[in-house]
Amino acid sequence: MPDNQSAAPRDALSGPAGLADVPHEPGAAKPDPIVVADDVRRRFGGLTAVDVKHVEIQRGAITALIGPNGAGKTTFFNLLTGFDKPQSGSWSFNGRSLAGVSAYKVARMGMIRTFQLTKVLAKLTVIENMRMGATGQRGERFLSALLQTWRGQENDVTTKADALLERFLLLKKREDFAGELSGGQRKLLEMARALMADPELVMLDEPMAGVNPALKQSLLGHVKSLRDEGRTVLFVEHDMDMVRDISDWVIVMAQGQVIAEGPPLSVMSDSRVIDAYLGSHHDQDLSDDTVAERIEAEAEDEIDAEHSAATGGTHKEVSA
Ligand SMILES: Nc1ncnc2c1ncn2[C@@H]1O[C@H](COP(=O)(O)OP(=O)(O)OP(=O)(O)O)[C@@H](O)[C@H]1O
Repeated sequence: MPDNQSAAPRDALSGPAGLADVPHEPGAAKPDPIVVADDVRRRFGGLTAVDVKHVEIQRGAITALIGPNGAGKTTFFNLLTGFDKPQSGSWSFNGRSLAGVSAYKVARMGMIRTFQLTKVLAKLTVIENMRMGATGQRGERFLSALLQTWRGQENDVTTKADALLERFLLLKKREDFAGELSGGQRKLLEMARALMADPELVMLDEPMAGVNPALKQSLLGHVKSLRDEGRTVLFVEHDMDMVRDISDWVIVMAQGQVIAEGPPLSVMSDSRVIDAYLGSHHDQDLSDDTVAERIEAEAEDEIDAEHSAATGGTHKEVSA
């Protein structure tokens, strides 16, 4: 059972990240935002997947983006990083507008993302995947062509890749094909590869999905170390333990909109957030105690009310 006592200091940590005085409300202004988005709207046919009025991501902090299935989190990630285009809106990174900027250029500017389903190239070795990371996020065909010129070369890129593989405990797997790695090791490889381009902002889409418990702690440590070395982290996650353990700030989306913001503990007990999760037919982890207890209490109330209605307001023993 998660220890709420040990979780409590997380909110205190919002101080060092510069978030202590930020109001707990959607669209709250941050003291030093690295990303700012305004009126970003993405529709798929009749469905509005993203409709974000205003959001700011604090530099140097770990921000979690949570919300029920279909809330628009991945679509918003895709829009911010140039992997998709909104119908309208503006967004910037370090004060520079990113509207119309390709994913490759966004990556070169210092904003690198990973994917829900890892995009390590299965038929390349671990070290080859790492070398690819140095080029930013480009198409597979381009990367394969580039690789031909690199095979067998020892250079600065390889030295940097080896150092990262050591840090992420993957050096022993250096010559293995990425396709032979476990799900968790692939997540580690993707994170390590993202660091090859030395990004200022690392965006992780569901880093814990498909990761076994033994590797989870190691992954958590790696995410914290990104912040500790001065990077900004924005991650999408359904694992509420992870969200509570490492986030300085949490942004909640539902039906394409930002519906709540704040430190993890205050967001997880926010009635708007609980309602959003209850209102969706989710299949996600609701292991957080606060959320789980509220849901249980509401379910019990509902059962009591139904029972009361069925028995005319009194509880009766039914005899055979
Ligand atoms: N390419 C697409 N074409 C049509 N609809 C899409 C497309 N991409 C996303 N959607 C829809 O947009 C909505 C938001 O999806 P999105 O994947 O961004 O949500 P999410 O919050 O990341 O969900 P999850 O937590 O399940 O990954 C969903 O209703 C989804 O079905």
